Amino acid sequence: MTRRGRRPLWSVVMDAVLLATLLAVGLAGSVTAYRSLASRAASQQRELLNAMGQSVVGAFDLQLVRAIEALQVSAQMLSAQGPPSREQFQRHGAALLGESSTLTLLEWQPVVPQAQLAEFERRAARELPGYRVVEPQAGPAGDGFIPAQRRETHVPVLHSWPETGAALGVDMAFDPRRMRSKWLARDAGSPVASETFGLIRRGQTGPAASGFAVSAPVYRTVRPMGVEARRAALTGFLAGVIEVPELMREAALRADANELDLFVFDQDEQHRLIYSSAGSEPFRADAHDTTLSVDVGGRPWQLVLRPRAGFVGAGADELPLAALAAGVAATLLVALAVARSLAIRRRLERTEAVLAEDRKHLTNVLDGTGAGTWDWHCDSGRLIINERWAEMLGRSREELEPATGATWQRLCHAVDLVDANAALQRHLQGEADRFSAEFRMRHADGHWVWVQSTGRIFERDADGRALRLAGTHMDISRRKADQQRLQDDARALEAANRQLRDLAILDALTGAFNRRHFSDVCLAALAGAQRGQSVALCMLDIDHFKAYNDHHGHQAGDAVLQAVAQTLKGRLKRSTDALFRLGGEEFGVIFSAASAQAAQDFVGQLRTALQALALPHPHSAAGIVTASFGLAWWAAPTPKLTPEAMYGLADEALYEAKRSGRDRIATRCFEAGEGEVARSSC
Ligand SMILES: Nc1nc2c(ncn2[C@@H]2O[C@H](COP(=O)(O)OP(=O)(O)OP(=O)(O)O)[C@@H](O)[C@H]2O)c(=O)[nH]1
Repeated sequence: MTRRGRRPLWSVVMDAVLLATLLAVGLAGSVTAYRSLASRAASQQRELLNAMGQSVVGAFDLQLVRAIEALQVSAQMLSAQGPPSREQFQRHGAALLGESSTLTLLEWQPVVPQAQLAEFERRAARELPGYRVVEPQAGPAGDGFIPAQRRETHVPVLHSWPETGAALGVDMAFDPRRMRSKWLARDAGSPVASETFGLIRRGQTGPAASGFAVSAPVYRTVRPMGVEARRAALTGFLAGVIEVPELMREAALRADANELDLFVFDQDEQHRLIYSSAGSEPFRADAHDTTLSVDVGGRPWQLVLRPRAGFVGAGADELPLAALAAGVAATLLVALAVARSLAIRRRLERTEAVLAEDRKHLTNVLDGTGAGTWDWHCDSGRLIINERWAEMLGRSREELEPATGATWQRLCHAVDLVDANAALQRHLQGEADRFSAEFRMRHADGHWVWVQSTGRIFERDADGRALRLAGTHMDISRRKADQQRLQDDARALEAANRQLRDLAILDALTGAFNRRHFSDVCLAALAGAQRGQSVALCMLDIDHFKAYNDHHGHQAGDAVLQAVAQTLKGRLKRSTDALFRLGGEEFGVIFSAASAQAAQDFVGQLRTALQALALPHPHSAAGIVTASFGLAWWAAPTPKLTPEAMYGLADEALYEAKRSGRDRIATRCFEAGEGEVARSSC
């Protein structure tokens, strides 16, 4: 058995391909959108960070440039005026630091050859008692100062503003790293920043502040040209100290306001971290970092800005993710909807296939049964019929279109239409489960076709009223003909049986009951007598009938017998009265009579009727056919009476009538006696 409504393999594969394509396109689109948005968001974030970076750089760059310019101008001024006195320097320093918030300390660091060191110290001590050129003590102690070691050139701090905490006397030459920027400045003729280092404060406690110095060269002449000339003319350095935290204060505030952490690196010092707004946390590179390069007094610094969680653009990468999630969700939803619609389509296809198979099966069944179909729309009266419906009547469907209920009524036999309509009404009114009727319909040839129509309501309106009925027509003409034939045969059989029965109990010549049936009727009469009905038996025999036969012939004798029987039968009154031909020319009449007199009167009437026939009989005393009558009458009840006794007693009375001269009535009347039939004459 094949599975009904099974889908072909190619259809299943096509559906799977469609779903897979949909998913692939949807997911690829979502990923592309995500990438595009993510790239845009990243670029926007970068741009934003760059703009903020510029703002952060701007916060210190301008101050730095101004401070350096101020140093340059001051250095040129000193170059023109010669080395400053302590008082001059302090005045100048106070003015310069008053204008610049960036510079925290200003120092005059003259260049002192070894040979002039002692003289230099002596002169300096005049202004600042106890002044000595020193250098920080190396080693674990690290916080003490010792006299400067012998070196070719010393660069001690002679003046400082402010003096508090200044490294007065400290020979900067002790540290070649510090000197590198100074020698560069000397050769360049312009200020150069040093690398950062712990600021030296004499007498200070606690960790040294991180800072750097911008050293501006001071010459004996203003603007010596060329490196050699500058080296020869160098008298010292005007060094402005800048504390990194102080320099970065405004920048850090701006970064913080924008939820950014700021890290500053000196790139010349193996990328050393010189400032961090994030405290003492060690720096680790992050994908979101934005880096800016800044020139700080000739030194390349690198500023790294790192967005914190609250950064204005921090949520930028959430949008692409949300778009990706929405795209994937939308793709899955669409795929789900498509899968669902494909499943519904598959179910529909299966149902249609099953319906088509059922329809085919139904058509085969209808073809096999030869049934016509009809579908009646009650409101419009429209009747939809199939080809077979029309074909049954020797017509085509086109010929009958448009068919209506009236088409059916017109073709239906007027007599059968009444019953058919009644059956239809019974079904419409709910008295019958279905409509079923048999009726004749007019064939195109003119003859009638017997049709059996069955159907039922299959569509109703909201009130339960029938809207459509449908059913079938079957040609039952052959069955009807067979039924008719059977009915005819049954009737013929019944007639034959009746004839046979008549033959069995009737006398063929006269039509009276025969002798065989006499006993049965006697028994019935006796049963009636036992219920209280008195019974009488009259036997009669035609007088001198032999002579009649002899004279008129046997055939004429038969005619007399028939005439006598006819006359006697005509006189019988009740259905229980019966005439018998008991033999030859002898007849018997069983009848009921309430009294002996009534019985005698009745028999007298029979005799009179025979005489009235006046059949000529030349050998009869009366000249006409006569008969002798023997009547026996029994008063009810008659418990002991038998058919034989009845016959014997009537026969006895007949014998008496013959013997006493014929053409007369002899009677025996019996009243019921104790235990036996009493005999009497009347
Ligand atoms: N035509 C005709 N004659 C019959 C039939 N049956 C009996 N008979 C005749 O009836 C006659 C009876 O004669 P009988 O018995 O001698 O009596 P009867 O001549 O009538 O004389 P009674 O009875 O003494 O008056 C016979 O001749 C029979 O042949 C019959 O069916 N048809």
